[in-house]
Amino acid sequence: MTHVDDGEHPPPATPERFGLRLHRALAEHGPLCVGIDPHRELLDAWGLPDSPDGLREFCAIVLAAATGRCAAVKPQSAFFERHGSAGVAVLEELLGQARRRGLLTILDAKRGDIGSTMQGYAQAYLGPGAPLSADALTLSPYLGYEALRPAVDLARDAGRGAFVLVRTSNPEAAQVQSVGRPSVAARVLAGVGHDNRGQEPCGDIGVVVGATVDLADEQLGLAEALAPVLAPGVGAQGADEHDVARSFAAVRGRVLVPVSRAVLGAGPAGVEAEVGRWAERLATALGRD
Ligand SMILES: O=C(O)c1cc(=O)[nH]c(=O)n1[C@@H]1O[C@H](COP(=O)(O)O)[C@@H](O)[C@H]1O
Repeated sequence: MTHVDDGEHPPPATPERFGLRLHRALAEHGPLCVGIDPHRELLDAWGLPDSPDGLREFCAIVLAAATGRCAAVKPQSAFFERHGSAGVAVLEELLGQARRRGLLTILDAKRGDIGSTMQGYAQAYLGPGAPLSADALTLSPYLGYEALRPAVDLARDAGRGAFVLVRTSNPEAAQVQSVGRPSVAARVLAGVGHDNRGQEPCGDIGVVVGATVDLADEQLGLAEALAPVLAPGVGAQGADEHDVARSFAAVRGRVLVPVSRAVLGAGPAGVEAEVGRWAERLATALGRD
C-alpha cells in the first residue's frame, strides 16, 4: 500500500534491525540470556502448582530477576503448550511483559516447514502485532534452509530475527548435523551467512551452536557468517563459561548464552542472585568490549 503523506500521519518508521538491537543489548548487559523453561519438576521445586497459575507466578518472578541484568530471555514454548490454551495465554503475557521491561525475547519453538505453512508460523511468531510475536524465533532447517525463507524475510522486514539450528548441544546431533564434507551444519551456516551479507557488525539471522560442541572438528566459519550465535549447553548440560570463551572467541560480542536449569534451580528466593552471578561469570570469561 502506498503511503499518502498528509502531514498528520507520518509514514511508519522503519523498524531497527534485530541484529543491531541485539548487538547493543549484548554490549550493555553481556552474553547471558535467561532460559525460561518451567517444567513440571521445577514448578514443584519452586512450590508452585503445575498449572497456568503456577506458570504465571513463575514467569513473574523470573522476569523480575532478569530485568536489567541480562540482554534477553528465551521462553521454551513446549512448557507453555503443555497447559493448552491457558498456558499459551501465559506465554503471550510473558512476551509482552518482557518487551515492556526492555528485554529481548527469543521464542524457542524450533519451527520449520514448507511454503504457506512456514509463512503461517512466521506470521504467528514474528508478525508485527501478532499475539505471540517475539523479537526472534528458533528455526529448524531440516526441510532445507531455503524452506525457512518466509520466516527469514518476514523477520527482516519486521526488524526481528531468527536463530537457525546449525550444530546443537545434544549428544545425538552429530548423527545428522556433522555428516558430509562440507557438513550439513556448514551448509546451513553458509545459507545464514548469505542472508547476513553486508550486515556488519551483526546480522539478523543467528545460528544455534552448542557450547558443548568441540568446534575443532566441525570446520564452521562462524566469524564470516556475521551471525549472532546462541550457544546453549552451559550449566546442566556440562559446558561452562570457559568453554564458551574458548569456542566463540572469534565471535565475541555476538554470542548469547542461554542458561536455564542452572539459573532456575536456585529457586524463587535465589534466582535473582543467580542471574547476577551467571551474568558476571560469562561477561568476565568472554571479556568486556
Ligand atoms: O534452541 C535452544 O535453545 C537449544 C538448542 C540446543 O542445541 N540445545 C538446547 O538445550 N536448547 C534449549 O535450551 C534449553 C535447555 O537449557 P539448559 O536447561 O540451560 O540446559 C531447552 O529449552 C532446550 O530446548
